[in-house]
Amino acid sequence: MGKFIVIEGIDRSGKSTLARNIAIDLQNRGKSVFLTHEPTSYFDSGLDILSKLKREDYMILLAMFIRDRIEHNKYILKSMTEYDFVICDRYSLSSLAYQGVFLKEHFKDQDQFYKWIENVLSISHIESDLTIFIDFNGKSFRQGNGEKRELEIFEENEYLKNVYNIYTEAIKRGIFFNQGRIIGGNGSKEEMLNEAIKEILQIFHIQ
Ligand SMILES: Nc1ncnc2c1ncn2[C@@H]1O[C@H](COP(=O)(O)OP(=O)(O)OP(=O)(O)O)[C@@H](O)[C@H]1O
Ligand SMILES: Cc1cn([C@H]2C[C@H](O)[C@@H](COP(=O)(O)O)O2)c(=O)[nH]c1=O
Repeated sequence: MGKFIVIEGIDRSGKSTLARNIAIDLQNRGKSVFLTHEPTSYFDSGLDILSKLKREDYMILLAMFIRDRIEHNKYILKSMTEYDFVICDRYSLSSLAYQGVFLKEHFKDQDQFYKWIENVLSISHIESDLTIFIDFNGKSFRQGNGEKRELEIFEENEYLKNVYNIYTEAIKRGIFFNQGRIIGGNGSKEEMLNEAIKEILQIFHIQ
């Protein structure tokens, strides 16, 4: 059975770049890799409603992301029988962090919130063999061309700041992160790849 690796982090933290680079590196070592992403294209194309939704429609979004994940899981499980590695760019922790920003407000007790959301998301969760969290807090925001623009994105974008805080709190609590590693998010693409690959080689006993 192939190994399931999840890459998580806030918007533009470098997830897709890292996922692609890990896939190339593993392929160069003779491993077969299936690269996938959430939300899936099924999520985008099947639901016109999406364009009308705002982040504040968190309950509808949560249900939609869970539904998308349940469909996606079929492909993930099948791919795990066909490939050495399945690498998924975003998974359950994304729903926890992004939809959690608004959901959390409804709980007086934070412990209750984390227990509740973990239970809800467990419905659609496959335990990963490794989850990599890119610890990129948005302080130097990456532009489309990959250059870093010195700008406090958190001053501009309170939402992403909250997303980051929920990610780190969930990780501290070990939610969907029992097999987890944190990778520094401010290094170059090569540095991030080297850090991730070092962990992967060690965890999966690859020479
Ligand atoms: N370590 C890095 N240093 C500098 N630029 C980077 C680094 N990693 C990625 N980038 C660049 O930052 C931009 C965002 O990267 P990428 O698309 O991989 O992030 P992402 O987390 O997948 O984004 P999103 O969540 O918005 O889809 C891209 O232009 C990419 O080339
Ligand atoms: C899986 C998932 C995603 N989101 C959000 C996070 C991003 O802002 C967008 C699209 O993701 P991309 O990596 O930038 O393509 O969707 C979310 O809110 N909840 C989720 O479960």
